[in-house]
Amino acid sequence: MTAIQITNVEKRYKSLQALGGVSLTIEEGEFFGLLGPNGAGKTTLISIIAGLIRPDAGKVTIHGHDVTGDFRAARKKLGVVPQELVFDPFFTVRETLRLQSGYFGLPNNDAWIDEVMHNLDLTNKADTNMRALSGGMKRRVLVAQALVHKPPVIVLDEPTAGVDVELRQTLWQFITRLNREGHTVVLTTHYLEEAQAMCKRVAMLKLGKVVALDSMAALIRRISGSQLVLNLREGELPADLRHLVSHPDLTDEGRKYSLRINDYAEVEPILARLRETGVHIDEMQLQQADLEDIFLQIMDKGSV
Ligand SMILES: Nc1ncnc2c1ncn2[C@@H]1O[C@H](COP(=O)(O)OP(=O)(O)OP(=O)(O)O)[C@@H](O)[C@H]1O
Repeated sequence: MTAIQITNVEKRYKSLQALGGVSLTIEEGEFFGLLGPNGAGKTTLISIIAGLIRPDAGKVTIHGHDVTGDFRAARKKLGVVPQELVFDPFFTVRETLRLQSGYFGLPNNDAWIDEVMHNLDLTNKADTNMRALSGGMKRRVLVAQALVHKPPVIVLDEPTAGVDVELRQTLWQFITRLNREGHTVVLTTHYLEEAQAMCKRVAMLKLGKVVALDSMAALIRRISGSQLVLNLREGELPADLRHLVSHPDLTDEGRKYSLRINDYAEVEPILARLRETGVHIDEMQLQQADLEDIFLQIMDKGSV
């Protein structure tokens, strides 16, 4: 079954086109990554999926329910962890979660609330007032809130922005378990390592358009080569090697260069050329291509 169907969605804020015709199909049980630089339109798309803002054109359904025409049914299928910390300061953690359960018509939800709190390491904060929690703890409550009604589709908008390693691990363990049990997960994050570790399929957005859509494995394969990262002590990279530089913007004042190579055999001639021109190397590393390389290339050029 299709979990989320997004068809030709458009959204404008006055003269700014935030989404310019986005179409995506996310199947039930997927762990899907929605990536893109600041302002690409990820939060706008998530807000449309959550029924918080209306698209100017196009359609979104969740498990077949239209998010505008059939809002209540669509919303029941969906748990959203928003990017911003929004909460009511007058309630305790448990009260907040009970209240949220009430919105979904679940008055006797304590067993699941206890399990969610346990899995997010919130149990010893259950009776603490929301305003007394640290930022990281509040974020845990936001995650718990999104899960109180056991939604089959979970959307997380930057859930690990500014949170500590411990919460990341707790969160990913729990989300991975829910995904294994059949929940669909959609994640936006600026931590590409995290996306690479978690997501099986990825869409990259740029200026409101999908510029890449593929499985993680296929995206990584698109860049078959590795990077030879050189830190030069003296001299500059010879002009005839410059076409190999993969991220000119990361070049550090003529000292640090990332060269794209397809085969380890290409390393030796590069080193020989540097020796010939009297360039000394301070440090050298060989790095496998990762999602960050692909992301930078797609965002630079629009394709790999
Ligand atoms: N309420 C609004 N009014 C006007 N412009 C808006 C509004 N919300 C978003 N925008 C603009 O729409 C574009 C897309 O924003 P959006 O927040 O969806 O991007 P994003 O990909 O989530 O970015 P980030 O990674 O920074 O969270 C941006 O240029 C943003 O400035």
